[in-house]
Amino acid sequence: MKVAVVGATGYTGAELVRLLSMHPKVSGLFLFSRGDGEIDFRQNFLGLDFAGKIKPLDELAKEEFDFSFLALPHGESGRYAGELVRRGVKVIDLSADFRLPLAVYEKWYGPHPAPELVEIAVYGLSEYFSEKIKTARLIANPGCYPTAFLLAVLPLAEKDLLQGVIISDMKSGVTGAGRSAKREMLFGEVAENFRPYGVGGVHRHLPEMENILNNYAQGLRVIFTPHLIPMKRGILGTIYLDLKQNLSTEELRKIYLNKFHDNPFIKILPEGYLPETRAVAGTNNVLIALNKEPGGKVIITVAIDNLGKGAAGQAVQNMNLMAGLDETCGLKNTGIYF
Ligand SMILES: NC(=O)C1=CN([C@@H]2O[C@H](COP(=O)(O)OP(=O)(O)OC[C@H]3O[C@@H](n4cnc5c(N)ncnc54)[C@H](OP(=O)(O)O)[C@@H]3O)[C@@H](O)[C@H]2O)C=CC1
Ligand SMILES: CC(=O)N[C@@H](CCC(=O)OP(=O)(O)O)C(=O)O
Repeated sequence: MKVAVVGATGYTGAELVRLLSMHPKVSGLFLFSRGDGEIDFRQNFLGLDFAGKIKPLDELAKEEFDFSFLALPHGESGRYAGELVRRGVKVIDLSADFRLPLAVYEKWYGPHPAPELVEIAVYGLSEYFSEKIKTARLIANPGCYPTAFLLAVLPLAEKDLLQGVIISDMKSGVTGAGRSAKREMLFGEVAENFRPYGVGGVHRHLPEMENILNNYAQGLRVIFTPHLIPMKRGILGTIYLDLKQNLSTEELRKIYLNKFHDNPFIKILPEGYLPETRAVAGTNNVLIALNKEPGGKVIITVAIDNLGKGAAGQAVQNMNLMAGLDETCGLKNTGIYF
């Protein structure tokens, strides 16, 4: 397969290049970005065919490829998706441009760059929408926080076991904020510091979580509080929720094991184990643990790599599904422990 990465100089773009350069079915890799130079992580790719060569965005139309990943800011992806889809290229967009119904998108993000494409996009939460993903022309790859949240709570939502308020407390490493320069992301602001942000229902991932959750269960309220933690990769979520029935942790774990037994990236941890971000760094894996506190609340802890299952890893998993490959193709990886 011939594959393009648009926005290859960014964090998710670079992670896509890393994964695709190891993918056994990818025979051609075309990299595009605003700049016209070479990527500054080209030392990683010395000796590989493409060797980190970046083409300008206006050359997108000149090359032939089967798949294109758009790793651009929201608002920009939509500007390129239409032409690619019309050419018959299968598009996997990592931005938020096609994740929400049009009216919800415009409320949170402003005017949509390609409203005519919203209806054809398939939400790329691989474990839940694999059948639609297989035949899609345009994938809206989920946000990093929604990926962690939805995989952690949907198994209970679809069994109508949830009630009341779901509290989702999540921490992300700094690559989640992208690579462009921002004062609040300087080393001096982030190192040895830990801070919440987007508090009080204002983070744009809240409508994304609610939009999918509402397909499975209504009347639930989500309180989502993200935090920035001084590490490069990883999301650790702690989710508190109330059940309609009194189920033991063993019964809860069985629900998840049954749900995900055909999903190789989802690991339901045995009793006594709790997720850690270092165990998923560099992988497409999702670690989930289920616990209860004495008052009966369920506490779900979940870890993903924001650049892995939260972005580039899930995007490659979706490409595999669209290409009729095993979804793990090129993605089997235990991560780096130390
Ligand atoms: N980081 C993460 O963990 C996750 C990110 N996402 C989403 O993926 C997308 C990419 O994120 P990320 O890689 O972190 O972002 P980065 O800021 O690291 O990279 C953005 C890329 O887009 C290019 N770019 C920036 N502005 C423009 C523009 N106006 N026109 C064309 N190209 C532009 C940049 O090029 P240049 O080098 O020229 O600046 C760069 O290649 C975003 O939509 C983000 O929300 C989704 C899930 C997780
Ligand atoms: C740590 C950090 O800043 N994370 C980003 C979310 C990651 C992301 O890029 O998500 P979208 O694709 O939905 O924009 C944030 O909170 O905005």
